[in-house]
Amino acid sequence: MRLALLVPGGSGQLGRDLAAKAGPEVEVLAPPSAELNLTSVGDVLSAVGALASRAAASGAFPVVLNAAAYTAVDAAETDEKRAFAVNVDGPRVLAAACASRRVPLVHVSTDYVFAGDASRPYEVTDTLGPHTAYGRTKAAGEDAVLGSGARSWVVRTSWVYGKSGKNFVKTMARLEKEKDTLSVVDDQVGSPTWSADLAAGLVELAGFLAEDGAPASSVLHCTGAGEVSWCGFAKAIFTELGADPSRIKPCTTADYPLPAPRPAYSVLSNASWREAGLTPLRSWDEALKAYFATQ
Ligand SMILES: NC(=O)C1=CN([C@@H]2O[C@H](COP(=O)(O)OP(=O)(O)OC[C@H]3O[C@@H](n4cnc5c(N)ncnc54)[C@H](O)[C@@H]3O)[C@@H](O)[C@H]2O)C=CC1
Repeated sequence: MRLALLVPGGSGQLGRDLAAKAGPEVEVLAPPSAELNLTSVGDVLSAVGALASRAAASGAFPVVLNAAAYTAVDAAETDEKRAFAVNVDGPRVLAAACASRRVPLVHVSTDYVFAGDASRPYEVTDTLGPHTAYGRTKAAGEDAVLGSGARSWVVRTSWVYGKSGKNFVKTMARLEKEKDTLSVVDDQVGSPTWSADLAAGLVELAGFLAEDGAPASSVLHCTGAGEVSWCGFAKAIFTELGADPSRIKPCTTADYPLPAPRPAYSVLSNASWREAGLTPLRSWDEALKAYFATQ
């Protein structure tokens, strides 16, 4: 069945890669925040209403994929009110609009909802325990969506990088040109996720919903497979750039203090994704190679 997708946050990393999935079977409306501001009730009601009408007219199956968020992890520590408005109030209004128009909602969330001190990958059933303002707002946003009465799913991901926006891969590529050696933390482990792979996964999920499939769990994890430290990831990026990875030196979190504490271990188990019958994302290192191959 043809899909009609509304993607709030259309100019973000993930939003742009979702927009790029448009094709004969997938219609994508991916407005930037200037056109669809989640903190404007009017914007949200008219965008979801327009999606529902458009889908009804064309016979496409409508789904909202929410890629909008306040993602500035450190700034959120001193700006939690604004982060809350975008990450909690906005999704709540979006979910209410989806409920009233009977449009399914897929809301993207983060590994930061967990405490980040696990010794094995987090399952969707594990207890939340965010240690940052950003994480608290994203956890409350999940509750707002799942408690809204809309047909809704939360998809948590981690360590997202894409061709647009600011991200670790781009920062490493810039620093490779600027510095001889670099210190990168080696005691924080996670799963890098290319936004294009995540976008493909979310579109697959939307298609699954259109075919009347419903994952058993309303919370899913979807990340690149495997795990690595930031230092290991930086070395892999240097290798892809044709630079000597020994220019990257391991350091510890204590050497590099930041306003928001970073999780030491925030790998998400993708078992829920697999069990739903959805295609697991490729390994983080294969994805990184593909990212550079498509530069
Ligand atoms: N970047 C990362 O490493 C990770 C991101 N995530 C989640 O993935 C999702 C997508 O993140 P990215 O694309 O990486 O972030 P991004 O920061 O590149 O994009 C977020 C987009 O939301 C938009 N936005 C901000 N306030 C808005 C508002 N009031 N109304 C509408 N749009 C607004 C921004 O303009 C931006 O285009 C978010 O839910 C984020 O929390 C989860 C884990 C890791």
